[in-house]
Amino acid sequence: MVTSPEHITLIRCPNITLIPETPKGRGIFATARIPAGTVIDVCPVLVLGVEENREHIEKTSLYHYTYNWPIKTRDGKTEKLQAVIFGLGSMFNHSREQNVAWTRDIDHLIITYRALRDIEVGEELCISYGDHLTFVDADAHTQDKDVAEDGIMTLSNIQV
Ligand SMILES: C[S@@+](CC[C@H](N)C(=O)[O-])C[C@H]1O[C@@H](n2cnc3c(N)ncnc32)[C@H](O)[C@@H]1O
Repeated sequence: MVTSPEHITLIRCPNITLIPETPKGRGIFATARIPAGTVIDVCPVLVLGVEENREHIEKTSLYHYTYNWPIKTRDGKTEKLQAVIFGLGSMFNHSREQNVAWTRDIDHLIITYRALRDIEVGEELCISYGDHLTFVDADAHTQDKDVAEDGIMTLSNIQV
């Protein structure tokens, strides 16, 4: 994959499809075997300013699709911003048994998603949102004790 300030190669695995109605809403599923390590998607991101996020995004459903986006400030500290993910990045549902991993490229403002293991035809491709879900996990038999009272999910809790 070529990644330089002038050239970022965009890759999307062809062996996937979006299914509109699943217990988790829309979800991404394998239409053919996807070997471990395969790049599933390379997604550009839009990093939001603190005020922009607070004033305009946090109150909308879009917020629940945003990821934490840490940046280094001039004084060497880390500031946690939010970022909107384009491409399929916002369509991956959560599973505790995630089969997709993602890595941030802070410098190039992209996230790359890769198969963590071989994924078989018909399997859903899922990432992990971390331990503190704010929605009821469709995979869980009983309601997770970490679910927030408002039942709203947020990817903001994602830990990597
Ligand atoms: C980033 S979106 C993923 C795409 C989403 N399914 C859609 O149709 O837009 C996150 C939302 O998907 C749903 N979701 C993701 N993982 C889930 C899970 N394990 N159980 C139930 N719902 C899930 C929740 O409604 C959550 O708010």
